[in-house]
Amino acid sequence: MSDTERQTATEPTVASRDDPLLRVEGLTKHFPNDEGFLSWLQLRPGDGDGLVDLGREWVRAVEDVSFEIYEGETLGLVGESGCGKSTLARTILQLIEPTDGSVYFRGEDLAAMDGETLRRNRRDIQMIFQDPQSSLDPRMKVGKIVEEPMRAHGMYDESGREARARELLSKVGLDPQHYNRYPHAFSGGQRQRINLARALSVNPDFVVCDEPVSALDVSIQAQVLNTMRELQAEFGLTYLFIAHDLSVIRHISDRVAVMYLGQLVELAEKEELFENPQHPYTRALLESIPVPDPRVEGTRGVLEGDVPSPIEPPSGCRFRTRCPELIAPSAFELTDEEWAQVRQFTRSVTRHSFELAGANAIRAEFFGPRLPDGEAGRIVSRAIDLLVDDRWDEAAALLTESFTDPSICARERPRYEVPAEYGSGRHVAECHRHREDGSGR
Ligand SMILES: Nc1ncnc2c1ncn2[C@@H]1O[C@H](COP(=O)(O)OP(=O)(O)OP(=O)(O)O)[C@@H](O)[C@H]1O
Repeated sequence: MSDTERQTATEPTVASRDDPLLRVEGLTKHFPNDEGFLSWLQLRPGDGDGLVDLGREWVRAVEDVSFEIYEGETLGLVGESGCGKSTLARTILQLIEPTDGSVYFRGEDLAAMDGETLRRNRRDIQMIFQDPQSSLDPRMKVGKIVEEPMRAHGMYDESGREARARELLSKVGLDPQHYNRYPHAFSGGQRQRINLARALSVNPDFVVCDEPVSALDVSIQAQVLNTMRELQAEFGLTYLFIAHDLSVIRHISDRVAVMYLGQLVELAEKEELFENPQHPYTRALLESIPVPDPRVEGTRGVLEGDVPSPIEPPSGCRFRTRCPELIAPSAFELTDEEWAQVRQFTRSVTRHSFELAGANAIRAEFFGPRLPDGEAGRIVSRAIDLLVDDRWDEAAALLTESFTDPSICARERPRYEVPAEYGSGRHVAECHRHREDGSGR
């Protein structure tokens, strides 16, 4: 990449040279894993007032996440269930205390604010949740629900609040005459509109939307998303928009961040991310979008294996245990085909995913007519001997130690910025495949 290209690639996307509205730096959240007898045993009363941590287990829900959001944009955050999206959102909002890292809102560290300053800033930062049903008090009339945050922040007098609530109901596409109705009289989509009106009542600058349309019928989703877009333009809002559904993310976002097992693996402008994805996980996610053609059934490209536990995430790149593009250790000189065979064999042995047969049959099934040359072939041969003796775990350990652990993917966390093909924004792809064409971050 030339200097000019690199310079362009590091510039922000929207509101280009302005300072970000929100800057998240190295944000980390670990929860104690207190489920079960073992973790109870691992805690003992200490000398002081607390408990001594004797090897307590931690759920590493969010790990060293950094990104920026610029005024007026929507950053979409996408990832599978359990990857840490909600925890990230709640930690940003200081609803839960970060284990490490900082969140700067308009350049000020939210964690360092005293109670009153944080309270004032909270007015500027609102959140809407997935379930519009449970977040609305069924005993309160809709008008009062919308007025509640204004009352909490001492905004307007009674009649001023009512006038604003009615105006907001109309802005979000509801009938202001319904001010005196109760939430149960509204459909799911309408209830989410009530939530929107409530969030906007205190005139925030930044709204964190945690799966706001996931509980709605697909036909309603687009309408609510369009309203959110219109409100964004009218009120100058900035959104962090969380969803597990890529088509929703595509509809609403300007830039997209992809999360996997507590970390961001890719971040780019929307078009760049969808047209030129550079992380194998993003590519797998994109390939698993249901194809909108009734003649094509089901989904494609579903990933192999399960997401590892966030209690013991893989070293290096967290996606490497499922990655179809794991990089071969430099000690071996393998062709691409041989490395693909070794990887497939290692995965299958680790997962016990085939029936045991004789050595020749195993060899033929995974390697065809001949094993790789040299040391790699000798290791594979030893592993096959162990399998023939039904020593699966030893074979798996040998293959993992020889082929997986020495891979750069297992040793270092990847941090690369790659040249963007679409638009002029930064494109971050945390994959070691880019160690030559990308610039380190
Ligand atoms: N209070 C908690 N204590 C322990 N573990 C937690 C806690 N909250 C979340 N986790 C764990 O942290 C990980 C991330 O959870 P989180 O809810 O943030 O993911 P998510 O991507 O928002 O998923 P979903 O879309 O299903 O809500 C999960 O493994 C979850 O079990």
